[in-house]
Amino acid sequence: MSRKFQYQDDEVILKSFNWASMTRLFTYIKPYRAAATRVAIVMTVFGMMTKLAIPFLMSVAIDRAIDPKNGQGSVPLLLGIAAAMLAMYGLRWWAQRYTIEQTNVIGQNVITDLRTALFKHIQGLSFRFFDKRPAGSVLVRVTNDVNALQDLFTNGVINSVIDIAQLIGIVVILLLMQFKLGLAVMVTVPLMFIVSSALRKRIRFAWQTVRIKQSRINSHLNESIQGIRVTQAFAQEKENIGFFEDMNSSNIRSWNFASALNQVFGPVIEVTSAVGTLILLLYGTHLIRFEGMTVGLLVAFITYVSYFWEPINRLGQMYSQLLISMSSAERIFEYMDEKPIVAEKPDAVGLPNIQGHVRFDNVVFGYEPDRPALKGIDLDIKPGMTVALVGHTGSGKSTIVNLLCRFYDTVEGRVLLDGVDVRDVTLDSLRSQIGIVMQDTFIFSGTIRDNIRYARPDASDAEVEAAARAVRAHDFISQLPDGYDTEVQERGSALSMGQRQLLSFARALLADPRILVLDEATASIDTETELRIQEALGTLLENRTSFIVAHRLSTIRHADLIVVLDHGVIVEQGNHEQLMRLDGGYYRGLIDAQYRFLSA
Ligand SMILES: Nc1ncnc2c1ncn2[C@@H]1O[C@H](COP(=O)(O)OP(=O)(O)OP(=O)(O)O)[C@@H](O)[C@H]1O
Repeated sequence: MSRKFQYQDDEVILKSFNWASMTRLFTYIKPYRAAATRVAIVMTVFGMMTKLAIPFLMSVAIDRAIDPKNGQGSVPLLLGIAAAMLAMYGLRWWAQRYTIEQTNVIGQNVITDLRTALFKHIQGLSFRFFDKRPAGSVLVRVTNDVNALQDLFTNGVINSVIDIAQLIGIVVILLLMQFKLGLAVMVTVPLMFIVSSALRKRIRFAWQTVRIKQSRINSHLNESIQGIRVTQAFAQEKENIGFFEDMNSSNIRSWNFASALNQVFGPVIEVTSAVGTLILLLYGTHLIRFEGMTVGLLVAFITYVSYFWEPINRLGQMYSQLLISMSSAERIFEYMDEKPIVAEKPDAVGLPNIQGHVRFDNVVFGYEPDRPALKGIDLDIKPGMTVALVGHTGSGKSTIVNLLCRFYDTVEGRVLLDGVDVRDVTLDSLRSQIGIVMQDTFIFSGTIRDNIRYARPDASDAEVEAAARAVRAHDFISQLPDGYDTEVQERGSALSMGQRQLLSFARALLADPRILVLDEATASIDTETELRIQEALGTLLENRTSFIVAHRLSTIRHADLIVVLDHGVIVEQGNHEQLMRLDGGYYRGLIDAQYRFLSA
């Protein structure tokens, strides 16, 4: 069976409702506690009190002004009560407007804080984290999962506090007005809780499944867009679209299922409230006929009871909303709890300005536990040396660079810069002294100037231009429509590979690192440009320790040291002449093979 389009799914989190996650989520409201308390007070005092006063005024109007026991109705009293009711409605309108405005502001702030915290955390995670996850699935957590919490924070939390206050207020009023009738209405509440708790687990898992499916769609989308050139070149669009449609329908099916489960909550509350109203009418009529309760009181009671179900209904919806949100919150916290595998020690110090002495001391490393990529590497590179790493594909060249920059940690042995273990220093101070030019140069959106300035944002325009001139990038940049101010489209798709590489040379030169790494950096440059860049490389490599990972062996002929790797082991080292003298040597074999290829 084809393993195409198989994405590593996020795990379904099977723990039961996680109160710790909820408390943790709510800590994000803390900075806005004062504003949230103000809203709750305004809504409770002006919103709730006015609402609760209205049925009371209505009962007074019926029993004293419209149909009093003595038969003497009073129009002025009725008008007075009407005016009071109008004032209550006015106050309530104002309180509601204030609440909506404020809850929106608080909610947006909380969501922004959460998204920023998550983004910051992800920025600090190690390569290994990204090795294991498709970019699309990381995107879903920062976008969809955080968005899923929006409703909770804009409407949910504060409204629930208000609803709970309203519920308590009404229960007290109902019991005070007519204790027996109040109790009779409330017998239906436990029924609702039993049904809702049975539903809650299923709802939570259903929404997690939806998120997993969305995550798959995003992974596929991400891969499809990034790989669109290959897809079109191999005419695979139809298959791609077909797969996307299948994923979409599967997503809709699980969404419909989760949403249907959610919808069950509303009817449960409605049926329960209908039973409550039936009890109220039957028992209320009985009380009027046999125990002297007034009609006004029953009318007020009916209104209060409808107010009693309102917050319960909303709290029920809020509860299902909370379940949806919790599955997102758990997925967000799962990332937040992910520790960078390459972490700074608590007592890490800044690496002082180095000379560029690099030592690999019996370094063993594997990306996977049982597949070693480096098996005991010893290297001693003096400051200013140019070292070339050569060897067959997969022999471990880039891995040496990855360990030097501490993108991964060694399993055994040490990497030392000027005698200091890279694990003892802060990552910033380490990486800012190493410049890397990779084969797949990443160009960010912005201008050409911004891209060159990436590693040293404070560099002046003159410095940017000088760096570009030194690596022979100035000529092509000045021919662009806006020169250095030309906006590059995302990932520099309008630039050729060679031009992108020249830009990254300029970027590295401007950053002026003590150690420079060129990882297959000249592979995409044509021979003519390469000849020009050979001189530029002279400038770039001057006074720096440099590592050149190269397949094109012509580029490394002048290296001070050539390290030949095979299956994670150094099999030869020396300069070009020394290695060429080794009869049957590995390096000589590589050179001969390359010449045979070129002359074939
Ligand atoms: N992120 C990764 N996760 C798992 N294994 C990896 C990862 N990167 C590299 N490897 C494995 O580690 C070994 C060494 O890879 P490395 O990239 O260092 O080789 P290389 O010599 O630079 O190859 P090339 O010349 O093709 O770039 C290979 O077997 C490769 O499959």
